[in-house]
Amino acid sequence: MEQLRKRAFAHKKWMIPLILSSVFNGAVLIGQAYCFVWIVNEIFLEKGDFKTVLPVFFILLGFLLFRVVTLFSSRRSGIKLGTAVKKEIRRELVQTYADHPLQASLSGQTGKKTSILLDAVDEVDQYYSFYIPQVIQTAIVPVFILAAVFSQHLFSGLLMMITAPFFPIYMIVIGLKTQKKADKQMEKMTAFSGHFLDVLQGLVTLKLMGKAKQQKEAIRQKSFAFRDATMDVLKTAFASSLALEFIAMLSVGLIAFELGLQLVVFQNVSFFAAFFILILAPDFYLALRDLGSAFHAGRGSSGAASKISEELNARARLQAWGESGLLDSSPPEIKLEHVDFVYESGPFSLEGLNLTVHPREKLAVIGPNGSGKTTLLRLLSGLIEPSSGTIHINGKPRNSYLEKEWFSKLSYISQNPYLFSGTIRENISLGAEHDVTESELHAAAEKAGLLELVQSLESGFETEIGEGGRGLSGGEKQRIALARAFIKKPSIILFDEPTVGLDLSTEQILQASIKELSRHASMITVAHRLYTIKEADTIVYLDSGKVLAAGTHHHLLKTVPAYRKMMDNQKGALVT
Ligand SMILES: Nc1ncnc2c1ncn2[C@@H]1O[C@H](COP(=O)(O)OP(=O)(O)OP(=O)(O)O)[C@@H](O)[C@H]1O
Repeated sequence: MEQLRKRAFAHKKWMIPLILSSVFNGAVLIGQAYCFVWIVNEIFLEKGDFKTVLPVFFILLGFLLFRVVTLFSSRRSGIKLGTAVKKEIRRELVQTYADHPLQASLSGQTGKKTSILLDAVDEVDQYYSFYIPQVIQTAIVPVFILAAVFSQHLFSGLLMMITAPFFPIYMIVIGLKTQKKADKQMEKMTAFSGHFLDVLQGLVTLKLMGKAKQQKEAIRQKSFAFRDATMDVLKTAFASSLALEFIAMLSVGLIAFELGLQLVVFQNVSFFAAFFILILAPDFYLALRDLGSAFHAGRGSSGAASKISEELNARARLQAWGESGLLDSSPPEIKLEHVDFVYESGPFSLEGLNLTVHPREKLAVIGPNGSGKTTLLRLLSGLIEPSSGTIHINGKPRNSYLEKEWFSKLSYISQNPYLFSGTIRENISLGAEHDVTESELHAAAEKAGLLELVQSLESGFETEIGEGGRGLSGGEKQRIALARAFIKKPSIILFDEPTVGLDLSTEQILQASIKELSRHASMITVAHRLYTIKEADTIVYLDSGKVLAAGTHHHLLKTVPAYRKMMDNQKGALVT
């Protein structure tokens, strides 16, 4: 709740109208009651004629109209406040995911993230559009009413002051009881959404494993758990609304009883004052009672808020970037000094990496499965930050450069490049800093060995691919990534070579493309092919996160028995 409140006060633009409209509402309420009582008193007790009450009647109408305006303004400011905060939270969440792209995509369920970004943020809306305006109303309007009542009759004012605390006390007790329930409801909702999307994405695998029915049942159970948690919260909300209604009714009854006694038995209050207080009393308790129902909405939001802050705080280790440009387009020198890296969620670590990639060097990274080759590529790319040690680019720490500058010099061709939902043209042009011309697009597709495929398609470059479009094979996806690199003309290429056997023509295209790209760039490859390994200027042999050896093919063959053994074992299986 504290965090939600802080965000509200940061938006003064909407908080000030909220406070002002509550102040006007309080004042108008008193004026409206006064006029109404005056008219009744004038007509029934003073036997005044229609003409005398007519001006006051118009003033009453004016007050009524003004009240509508203040209530509208309060509601509108609340909604605007909610919209502004939701926008701010969504921007922060998206920014956090963008600042930590790798951690965001590797940790946690995608469905859970989607649910937090959409549902949990929507849930927060209630706090701002409903709870905050009500808290302000309740803090201001009853004070006006109390002042008016005290001005007429001390005892009634005291009675109101004594009965008023029942409402907050009751709400605190209920609030403590419902906090856990609201958190549980949010927990169940994100679990349900996360599981649902997970199952949807893995439906084919589940079908092949014969587990589709079992998962259907799991989704059913999760949706029931969410339903039960929601019903639990609603049950408490309804029961406490009823109880608050009852307390309000009893309190108004008490005031009416007291006024009746004062008016008829003790005769120490005028009809005007008694009627005036009686008209104001329900509004006094209404403001307190409404806070009760708003309180439940606010409680629901606090569960959502803690989910959001968990997500925002989970990725606190931020890669910091500086202001320097990388000067020219020639490949820079990359130097790793005493670099260590540990995954937050796992025991694996890269340790004590000392490595220099010279401009235009061809570096091959090899090693057994799980030795950290991909992790090293991610470190070199700047997707993850070293836990300790430094990465220098042209003699300066990498994070002293502009983030945009660094990534504009780099292409990372992973084993399974991501295809965005869009046309082939859009997917290839991704990352280009200028409008890609038709001839550039053709040239890039040709060099990447894509042109034949594109020309065989009815819509050519305009064919929709990715989610919601045509699927592509693994080899074709890598060719899209290669075409992206031809357009981008990077000076550093990070390439995760495919492990699966490719057909001869794809293999040749890949080799030719990489050769062409590496003419103007430093090339760091997680290599599986003997050809790539032999061609490399330097081979880095990783084992269990440490550099076992580094050097040329011949040097390693002579000096590293493990390397020689690996070559002997793989010679038959790899393309030479
Ligand atoms: N996001 C992650 N969180 C925790 N541990 C991870 C994460 N990603 C990878 N790892 C672990 O880090 C280790 C190295 O993984 P990495 O992918 O770098 O190895 P690799 O040498 O590229 O393997 P392969 O040859 O099988 O592709 C593995 O033990 C893996 O389980």
